[in-house]
Amino acid sequence: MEWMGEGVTISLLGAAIIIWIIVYVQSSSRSLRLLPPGPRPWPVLGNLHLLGNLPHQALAALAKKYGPILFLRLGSVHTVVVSSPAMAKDFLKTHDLVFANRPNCSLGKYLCYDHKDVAYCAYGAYWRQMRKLCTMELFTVKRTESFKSVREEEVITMVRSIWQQSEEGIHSVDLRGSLSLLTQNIVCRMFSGRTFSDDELNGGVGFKDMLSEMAAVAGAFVIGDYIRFLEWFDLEGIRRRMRVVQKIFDGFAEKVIDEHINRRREKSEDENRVKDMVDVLLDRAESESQSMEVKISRVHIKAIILDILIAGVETSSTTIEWAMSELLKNPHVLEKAQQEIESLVGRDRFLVEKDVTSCEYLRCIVRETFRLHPPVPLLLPHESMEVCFVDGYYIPPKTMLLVNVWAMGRDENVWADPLQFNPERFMGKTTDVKGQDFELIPFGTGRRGCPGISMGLSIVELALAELIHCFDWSVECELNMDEFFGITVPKKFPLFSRPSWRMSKKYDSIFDIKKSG
Ligand code: HEM
Repeated sequence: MEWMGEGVTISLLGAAIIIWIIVYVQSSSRSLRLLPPGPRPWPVLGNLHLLGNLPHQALAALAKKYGPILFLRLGSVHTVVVSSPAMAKDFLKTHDLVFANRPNCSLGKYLCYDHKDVAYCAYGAYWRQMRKLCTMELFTVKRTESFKSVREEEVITMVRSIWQQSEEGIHSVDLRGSLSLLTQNIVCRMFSGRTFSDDELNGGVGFKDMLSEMAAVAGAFVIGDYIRFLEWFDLEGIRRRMRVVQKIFDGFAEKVIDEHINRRREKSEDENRVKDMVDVLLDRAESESQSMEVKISRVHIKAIILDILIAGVETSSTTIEWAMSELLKNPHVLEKAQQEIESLVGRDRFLVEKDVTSCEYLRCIVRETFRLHPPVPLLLPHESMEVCFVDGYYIPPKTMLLVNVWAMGRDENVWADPLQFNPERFMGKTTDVKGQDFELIPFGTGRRGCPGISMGLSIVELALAELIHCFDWSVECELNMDEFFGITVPKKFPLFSRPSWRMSKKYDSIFDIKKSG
């Protein structure tokens, strides 16, 4: 009897397991049937071969075929791509929390101190704390305002350098070079109070080279992030390059922190000096009442500096370069913007930031540039933390989310004449870029949206306004507007253009006025 009882138990258990397997297989195949539409994946590669060199464009073409929500397998990574404002709202507002994670990636691991930064760190208590530090202390409106004179000075330095490089209007200048230097200098002064020359780093690598290499590895496609068994082979050599540049960056960041600590120890502070971001972070690290779970240490400060450099430099310069290119292609827009500025400030003084807030047309130009040329066209990848149903579709956990803001900006269902550069479309409209209006979200939105919006916008608006206020611009040949996909999407070829001075005072005298004033 006892033996029979055991047999019954085993049979019941077996039946239960079989039923469970049937239910599981049925429900998962039902779930799979509910996945969003998308092309059939190849073995191992999945749909990777469809991305090409310009993934945002390839994904926009796929969205035309499959619709605004698209399911792909990139290697082994389940990926959902959304390409309409309504879908973006569903994912980034309604289901914001589920998609607030970032996927694990080589960049976060090898460059960003094993995901200790803000941008590439997983969602959780650590990210919340670091993010709070950014939004409540580092990138507040007050802090942004405190760096106003830094931006104004650096923009004037750029104007001067452009005029000198062109030998007073004789030659074209490499605007990309000037803009990169401008945003580098502004960002460096914001976090460390000073700029850096090329001979300051150890190991024979210049500061500019370090930044270029950081941007190059950050924007590179890493096959091992998608086909996991290839991770260890480091086929493209990217992991090795990340480690090398990480070491150089680490030495640089250590030096910045040491400089600040020494200055504090020696009490050699100028009392009127505006606090930079490293000061703020050190204050926080030293404060007895650190109520935070994670005590701020050197590694956290270094990871934040890294984020600021990666996230803050190229995004702004790329946007200004695109805006200038569109103005050169659309001279009537350039002229109208110049007239607007001139009617406000005349031609005998430089602009200050306060002036720019009254330049409505100029700000429409910036919005129109973000619409056609968002510098981060797929935002940063998000990742789902649990099963989720969006618009009736099943989205498995650990699905990567890409939001194609580039495609959204060119969607004829949303914008009239979408390929036309027409800033007038924004005149009198309240549409802004800060994440309320889902048709225009170049900074993302929601929990993972960009915390540096005010800083980014104030750099872009002031620099663009001053470039067209001080100079007329001409190009010798047809402008090429092709794109290059990296950490941002700049023009494939740098913009060269010839400036001519348009202020009423001569160049020399206007700088003399500045020096004495
Ligand atoms: C034109 C300028 C800028 C643009 C277009 C831009 C755009 C973006 C975008 C698209 C994201 C990802 C949003 C998402 O995944 O949903 C992002 C994240 C971020 N940005 Fe910006 N950004 C700009 C300037 C800046 C500046 C100046 C800073 C700092 C000084 C900054 C710091 C960050 C950080 C820390 C994150 C990560 C946020 C997180 O994951 O929690 N950005 N930015």
